This record gives sequence, structure tokens and C-alpha cells, in this order.
Amino acid sequence: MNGTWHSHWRHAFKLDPDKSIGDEALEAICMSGTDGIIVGGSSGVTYENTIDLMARIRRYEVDCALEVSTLEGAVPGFDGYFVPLVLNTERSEWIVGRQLQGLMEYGTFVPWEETAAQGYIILNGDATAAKLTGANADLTESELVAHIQLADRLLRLPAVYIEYSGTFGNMDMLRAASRHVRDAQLFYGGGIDSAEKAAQAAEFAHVIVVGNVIYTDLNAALSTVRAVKAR
Ligand SMILES: CC(C)=CCC/C(C)=C/CC/C(C)=C/CC/C(C)=C/CC/C(C)=C/CC/C(C)=C/CC/C(C)=C/COP(=O)(O)OP(=O)(O)O
Ligand SMILES: O=P(O)(O)OC[C@@H](O)CO
Ligand SMILES: [Mg+2]
Repeated sequence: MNGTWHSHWRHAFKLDPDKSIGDEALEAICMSGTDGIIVGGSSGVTYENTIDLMARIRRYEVDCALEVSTLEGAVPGFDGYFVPLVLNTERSEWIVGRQLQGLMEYGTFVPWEETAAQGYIILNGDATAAKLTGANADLTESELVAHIQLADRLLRLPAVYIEYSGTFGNMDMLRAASRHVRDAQLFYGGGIDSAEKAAQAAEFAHVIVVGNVIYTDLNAALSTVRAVKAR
């Protein structure tokens, strides 16, 4: 794996600027022992709600990265930036189109040392991100392996993200992905709502990302950190 600011991560929470979280819950998340907080969402992300959330997370020492999903939500001041490229869509707008627009607008301000592309492979067709980007979520295992080779070997992306947002994914698919990743950091996110599921996904992914459960069952969310750190 490449040596970058996120290369030591094993666990991350994803906070959605479009959702509200109280101060106590935010403190518990930031002080949980997680390796990083990712700020990101696939809809309703604006400059205002992103900068608001960043300022609140900034009270804590934890690494805080922005996953840039809209042009208007590109806010300076984060510790790091992830830029998603969706690999399993035929709509070039989501592979390079919006990213080029972003670079035309903010290229001079990008902190390159702290910015990493993420090759997204979206495998839950019901996820907002899948619908938005027209992702082909019904990949066979060999198609998935080809996508991993594309991201890791051909494009040499620093990170590959197996995304099942909203549902716990097929661990056989994640295992297959993990067997074919060589240099990229493998992220997994989707439906982790217990220590058991966190441990299962962490068996194959370098980094597990926990999102929605933060807003429905905070204690279950916190248990996922312990599950990964105890390994
Ligand atoms: C000014 C400054 C300092 C800038 C630094 C920022 C920076 C590095 C800018 C670079 C410029 C640039 C390249 C900008 C373009 C960014 C852009 C618009 C890219 C497109 C990203 C993309 C493919 C978005 C599609 C949706 C997607 C894959 C989002 C990822 C996050 C995700 C899936 C979240 C889950 O969303 P959620 O809402 O929780 O979903 P559920 O409903 O399923 O729960
Ligand atoms: O919200 P969940 O389903 O936990 O997924 C986390 C993350 O992968 C979303 O981009
Ligand atoms: Mg979500």
C-alpha cells in the first residue's frame, strides 16, 4: 500500500452534511478511537452544511477528510480530500466529467499531497449513489476482478472503494476484491451496523467505513471501532 496520510487507517466513520447530529453524539464519534472521519454524502451536500460540520469536527484531534461529491461542497481546511471516480458506470460524467470541472474551478487550490482519488465500485443498485451515477451494480465476480485490476494495476489509484451503501454486502465479492488488490488501499462501506459485521468486513478490507448506523443506533456504531481495533 502507498504511504499516504490515510495509509494507517483501519476504521472510519462517514458523517453526512445533509443529516443532523447532536454535540454529544458527535463527541462520542470523534473520541471513539476511529482513525478518521470522512465527511460525505451523495445528495444535499452544500458549502454551508459541509463547512458547518467541518468546524464542529475540528474541535477534536481526529483526522478529518472530505469526500468531494459536489462542486459547491469543495471546502478548504480539511486534513485530507478524497475524490471519487465511479468505475462501474458508463456515464463519463461520473468517471472524469465532474472531476475535470472541479479541477477547472479549484485546480490551483488543491492540496495535492493530501488529495487521493478513490476508484468507487458501487454494488448496491438501490443506493442513492448508484441511482445518481447509473452504476451497473450487478457485476459478476470476474467483472469485479477486472474492475479491481483496472483501478489498482492499470490506473494505479491509491484507493479502491467497494460501496454497498445502505446494505451489508456480499463478503464473497469483498474477498475476491481483496485477493486482487496489490497496492491500493481497499475501502469497504455498506450496512455495517454491529461489531460482528465490522469484523467480517475488516477481514478483507484495509479500511471499513461506517455511516448510516451513526444516525440510528449510536452504541452499535461505536461498537464497530472496538471490533476493528481488537483485531
Ligand atoms: C477549494 C479546495 C481546497 C478544494 C479541495 C477539494 C478538492 C480536492 C477538489 C478537487 C476538485 C475536484 C476534482 C472536484 C470534483 C468533485 C466531484 C464533484 C466529483 C464527483 C464525485 C462523484 C462521482 C459523486 C457521485 C456520488 C458518490 C460516488 C458519492 C460518494 C459518497 C457516497 C457514496 C456517500 C454515501 O452517500 P449517502 O447519501 O450516505 O447514501 P445513502 O443514501 O445510500 O445512505
Ligand atoms: O451508510 P452505510 O451503509 O454504513 O455505508 C457507509 C458508506 O460506505 C457510505 O458511503
Ligand atoms: Mg448514508
